[in-house]
Amino acid sequence: MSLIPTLAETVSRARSDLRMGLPIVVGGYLAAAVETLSPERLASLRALGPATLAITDWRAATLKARVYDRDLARIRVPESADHAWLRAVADPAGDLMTPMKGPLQSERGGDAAPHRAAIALVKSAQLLPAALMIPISDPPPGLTALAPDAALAQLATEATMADVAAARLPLSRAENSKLHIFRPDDGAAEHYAVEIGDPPRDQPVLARLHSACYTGDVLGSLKCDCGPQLHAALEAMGQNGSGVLLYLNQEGRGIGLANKMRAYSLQNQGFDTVEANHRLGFEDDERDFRIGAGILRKMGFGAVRLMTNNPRKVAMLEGHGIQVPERVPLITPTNRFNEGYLAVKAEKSGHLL
Ligand SMILES: Nc1nc2c(ncn2[C@@H]2O[C@H](COP(=O)(O)OP(=O)(O)OP(=O)(O)O)[C@@H](O)[C@H]2O)c(=O)[nH]1
Ligand SMILES: [Zn+2]
Repeated sequence: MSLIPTLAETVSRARSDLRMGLPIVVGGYLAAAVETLSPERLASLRALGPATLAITDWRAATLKARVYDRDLARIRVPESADHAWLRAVADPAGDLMTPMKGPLQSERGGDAAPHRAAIALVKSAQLLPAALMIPISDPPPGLTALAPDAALAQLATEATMADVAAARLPLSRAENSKLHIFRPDDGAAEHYAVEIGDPPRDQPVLARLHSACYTGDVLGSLKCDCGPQLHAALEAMGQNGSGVLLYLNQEGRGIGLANKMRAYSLQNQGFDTVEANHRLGFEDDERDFRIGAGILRKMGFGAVRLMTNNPRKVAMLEGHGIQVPERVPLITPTNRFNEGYLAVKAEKSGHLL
């Protein structure tokens, strides 16, 4: 096997570089995540030429910037703009206190593929979706370099999951349980599967695809229904004598815990859960539901009785080779802090109550 990094390995490196505040090379550009860029690195980058800022169509809509590239806008960075200006375009935290900053000028024409790839990479690093772009003909050595279309294709590729470790783990709600750790081959986050009892592979298994929610699952936050849903699902599987609960590390519907806290902070300003994601520049749901299907297939399951209120989960599983002969509702009691959140999920995201 060659010692040269593969495309998947290079994308994984790019993700780490961006998280560290290091620029990468995409197409004919240097690209850096605004969130992690230090003022010193910014100065070094700006000395190389005129900069643009790639933001998503959602963030552009909030900032009233024109979108000429479908899903993104390329904002001209004025000569006078400093680190704080870039940060203010990228981060909605101050939108209400210090209304923007504009009018912002969007670039038009030319190729936006490098900008699109940069945004996709920054998102996959779970940073604010904004990338500073500087055209460069002769990039300095040592930086991770990617072709835009190859990077986008790699990010869209379904990862293969390997069951790297498993052991018995008696749970209070299901004593006969086993925890499996699944590692993807693309360097992204590991995911877990709790296998309860010894579910036969030739029958539909009682299953839950649970997305990580540190605040709800671990801290018992009252803002969402995740903790009670997690425990109710394990309880039902224990009672049933068999089941499988996938614990998918897609915190905050895939935007990561730091961005989820930014979304919560916007919710404290009066935006709902969907609007908050959009103001940050994300889709309302950034999860890749193929991961769950891949793990179920790897475990030998072809059909599930799925515990969910989210019809998208059913559709996505069925679209990726897992039959869902039955949806089992998972309704937990509401409280005064999560009523609004659950109502918005029903209204805007199609959740069934
Ligand atoms: N971005 C964002 N994520 C949130 C918010 N509240 C909860 N979450 C995340 O939403 C996800 C909820 O996941 P699930 O309960 O598996 O999924 P679901 O789509 O609600 O569907 P169900 O199967 O019916 O529960 C978790 O990743 C939480 O961290 C929020 O206000 N903003
Ligand atoms: Zn939650």
